[in-house]
Amino acid sequence: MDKEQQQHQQNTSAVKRTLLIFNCFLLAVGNCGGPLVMRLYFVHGGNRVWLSSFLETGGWPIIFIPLLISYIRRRRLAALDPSGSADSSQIIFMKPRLFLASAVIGILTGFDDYLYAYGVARLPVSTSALIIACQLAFTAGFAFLLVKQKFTSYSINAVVLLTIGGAVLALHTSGDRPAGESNKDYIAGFLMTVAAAVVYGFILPLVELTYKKARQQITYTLVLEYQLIMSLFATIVCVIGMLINNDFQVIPREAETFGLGKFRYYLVLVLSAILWQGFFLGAIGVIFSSSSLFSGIVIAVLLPVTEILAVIIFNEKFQAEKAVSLALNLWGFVSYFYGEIKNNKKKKLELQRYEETASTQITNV
Ligand SMILES: Nc1ncnc2[nH]cnc12
Repeated sequence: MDKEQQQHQQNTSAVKRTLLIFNCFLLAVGNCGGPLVMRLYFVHGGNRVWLSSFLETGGWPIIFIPLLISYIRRRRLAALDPSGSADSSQIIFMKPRLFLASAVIGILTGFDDYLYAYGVARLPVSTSALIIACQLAFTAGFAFLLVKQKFTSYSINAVVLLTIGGAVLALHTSGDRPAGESNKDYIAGFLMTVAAAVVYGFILPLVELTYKKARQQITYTLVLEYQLIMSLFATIVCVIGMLINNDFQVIPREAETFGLGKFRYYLVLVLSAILWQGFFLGAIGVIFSSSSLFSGIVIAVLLPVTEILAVIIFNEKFQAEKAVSLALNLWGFVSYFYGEIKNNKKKKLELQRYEETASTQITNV
């Protein structure tokens, strides 16, 4: 490898690392803020589940902002270097194959949104967060089946610790049923959240698979287009649900009687839509920069943070289990990272050795 190639490779991996950090940040903000704001809506008098599902993906028009910035940047680069890549002034990169994949995944996401919102409507945030922790086990299983994810002892350790970290929280949920809620409703909420964890645990590796089978180069602009199409189709599913349930007629009435007032009702809806865009874009962005398994790990690691925020915002109790869960999650995360760093070092060493052998062979010839 010559110096120029080496420099190019270093630049590419620096960009990927920056994008990974940025998407982890988006995922963190969405994963912690999304459930809390959604619960805020239900706690203060909101009760439309399809509306809440809609808010999970309905904020897709904001994706036009980074897409526009990316387009302007490309145009500017093209103007500076007219002989550069022909792609620069292209508006849409997505080809029909990837469009179809993102549309299908979007429809699946729309139903998953409903399952998830149904759970948040009936369970305390702490309970739904702990159920979602088992999502990682499904993500790992489906990643193994769909994208042949390789596991090391460190990543297996991380999956086990993070899943147990979630399960530990289950020890304190018996007294968690909100006042006035029937046992039947509570169980329905529980089962719907488990179903959401299975479906989203399947969606993450499925996105990774579609990136791999896209037959076109995946760039971050393409990830943004993917997010836009996926959210658009999920929103269509939710709008149909809202129309069937007359949610649109109920919104103004609900706003009038909302516990925090009319202005804050609409603020909660808008904030919810923005935060959830962060969650979904962060999730598929992390898959782009790393893998669906890592995306699942970031989601699981952040669950105790959501728990702690729920303690602060909704005055839910901070039980010892939450601290234990947090410690287990951090341990799992450190284990995963340690394994990754070790693995990368090993790969670099192998590449170096390979290059040295290749160059000695050339010299000998
Ligand atoms: N629709 C959803 N939103 C957020 N987290 C989820 N986990 C599983 N489904 C989810």
